[in-house]
Amino acid sequence: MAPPILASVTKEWTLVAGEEFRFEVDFKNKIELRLKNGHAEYFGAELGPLATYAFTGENGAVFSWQGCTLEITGECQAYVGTETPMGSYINTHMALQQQRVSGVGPRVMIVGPNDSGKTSLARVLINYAVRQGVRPIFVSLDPLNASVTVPGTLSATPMTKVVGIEAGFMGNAPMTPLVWQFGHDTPSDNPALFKLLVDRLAAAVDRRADASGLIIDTRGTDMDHAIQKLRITTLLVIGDERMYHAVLQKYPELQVVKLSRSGGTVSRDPVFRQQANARAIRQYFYGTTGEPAMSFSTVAGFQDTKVVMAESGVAPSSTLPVGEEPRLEDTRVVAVDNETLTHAILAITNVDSDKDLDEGVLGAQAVGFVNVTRVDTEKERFTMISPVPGRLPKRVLLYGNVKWMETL
Ligand SMILES: Nc1ncnc2c1ncn2[C@@H]1O[C@H](COP(=O)(O)OP(=O)(O)OP(=O)(O)O)[C@@H](O)[C@H]1O
Repeated sequence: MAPPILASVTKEWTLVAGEEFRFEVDFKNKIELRLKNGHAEYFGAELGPLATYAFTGENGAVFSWQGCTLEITGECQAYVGTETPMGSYINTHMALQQQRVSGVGPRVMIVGPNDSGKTSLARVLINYAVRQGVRPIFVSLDPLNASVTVPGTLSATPMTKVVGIEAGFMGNAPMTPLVWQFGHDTPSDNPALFKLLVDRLAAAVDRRADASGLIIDTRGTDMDHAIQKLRITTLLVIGDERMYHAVLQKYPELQVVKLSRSGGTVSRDPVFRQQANARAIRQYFYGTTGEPAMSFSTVAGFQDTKVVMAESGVAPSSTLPVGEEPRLEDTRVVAVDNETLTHAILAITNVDSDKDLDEGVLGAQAVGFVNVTRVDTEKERFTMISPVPGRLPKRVLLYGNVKWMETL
């Protein structure tokens, strides 16, 4: 049953120690939240005593270790959760912190079913770490959901400050994420390419990781290759006992921890996810309310740019013989028809010549993204927006299946 709807009024909520205020506000509404007294946190980030936080299109929870009073204005579904897994989450953080102090950078991967709270747990663990002066690298192996940048990507971000309460991971400038364009929703859409990108990401992370370690958010469960390449030390299995036992058996050498799913987690439908991704893309090009940014329109001729994509040359993995996996050798780089580019989000790569195409472009890091706003086939040119002014720095652009229109 859905939680009760609050009318658009100002209302106070009092939490005793260990409780959390849970809300669901859709994309049509907005709530404003203020801490009136006591202490409280939003997925591990402390609420300031004088600040007002605005949320729209968000399911969230304000948790208090000591008790507090909140003031909420606006329409949302809301209730107070009296049972939360925050005790086990902070114990997990403390165990990781001990490893950091002893010089072992814990490499933590979070797995579990859809909507089980993986990203939220990553956020809590990162925020507790940052608040203790630690700088873990946040790795997102979840291309379906935009976190630090546009959707359809894998990324690694050294976290030098807490995840923003209102803007989430997107509001973390000037932290610069390392990003790779995958161009699909789930690893199984192109397993060979996913593996290649994980290899590249793992190599890049190895050059930067220290005793702060890694916190890795994933899409689902099939992460065997990533577990090996990212040299995972700890697997957190959230909200699925069966998966926990399977993982325990499969990886006896790893520390495997079972965590409960919060009763507050919300199953998001595809429309909600789409709206959240559209907002993240908008934030990529125009910044957040707190940190607005500018984008610039630029025109490029068809002959000055080369837009390519990875095409898996073999049948989908579901039709391959049992035990056989698609191979990277069967993945080809193909040019994308200019007509299909309208509204596409394209990754700018650091590959700038044709001869690099086959070897280099598939695993190339994205140095930024552009959005194609218009394709003029008569004049043979594209119009695009880019957060960086001037001509495109490189000429090979990588296509993904993500599209965005500014008016959406
Ligand atoms: N304690 C909570 N109270 C209210 N909402 C919550 C709570 N924890 C998480 N949520 C919300 O529940 C939804 C699912 O959580 P989250 O995104 O962390 O899950 P996930 O496992 O990473 O999802 P997926 O991998 O399927 O994208 C999100 O909208 C999140 O903001």
